[in-house]
Amino acid sequence: MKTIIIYFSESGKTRIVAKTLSESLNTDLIEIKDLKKRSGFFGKVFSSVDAFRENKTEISPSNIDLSEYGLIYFGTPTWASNASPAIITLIDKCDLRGKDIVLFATMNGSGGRSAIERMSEKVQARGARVVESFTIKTKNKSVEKIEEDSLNIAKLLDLSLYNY
Ligand SMILES: Cc1cc2nc3c(=O)[nH]c(=O)nc-3n(C[C@H](O)[C@H](O)[C@H](O)COP(=O)(O)O)c2cc1C
Repeated sequence: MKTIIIYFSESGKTRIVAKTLSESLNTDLIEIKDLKKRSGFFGKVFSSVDAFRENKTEISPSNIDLSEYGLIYFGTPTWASNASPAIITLIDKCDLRGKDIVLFATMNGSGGRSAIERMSEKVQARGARVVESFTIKTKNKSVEKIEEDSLNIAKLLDLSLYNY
């Protein structure tokens, strides 16, 4: 069995966290793309509405075969104190029976914990066990600072312990 980090990132911050963790923990890595147009002011407003209401979206890849993985990370930006529609859409398609899960959310300042709680409910309902979770604040932080924070969290939580 192997470990994989699956993430969505609209503006690149969650990607930095996911890549840093993947390199440091030696895991597979997959980025989920949201095919809905979300640019501009109204794009942001509708994205928040979609996240709040848990509206589904079109994603690529549309499904992932997780049969060879024992530990799965799901990473998302916080949108309207929830997980992004892309990650919620994916989780709701996955067979997670017997899987260990690590959840993480990046955010400006708050709401990441409730995003994690919602993802946690969803993965548990699909038969998985959440072994660890964390939030990372990204506002006004450089790439280097986000990388440093990610490595510090991996060390603090001893994330390598859970690796398959
Ligand atoms: C539509 C939208 C809604 C957001 N809602 C929140 C929020 O509720 N709380 C928060 O702290 N940050 C919020 N943010 C900021 C992002 O969570 C934060 O910048 C995140 O690190 C961006 O990750 P990304 O670069 O991977 O997309 C929001 C951003 C967007 C675009």
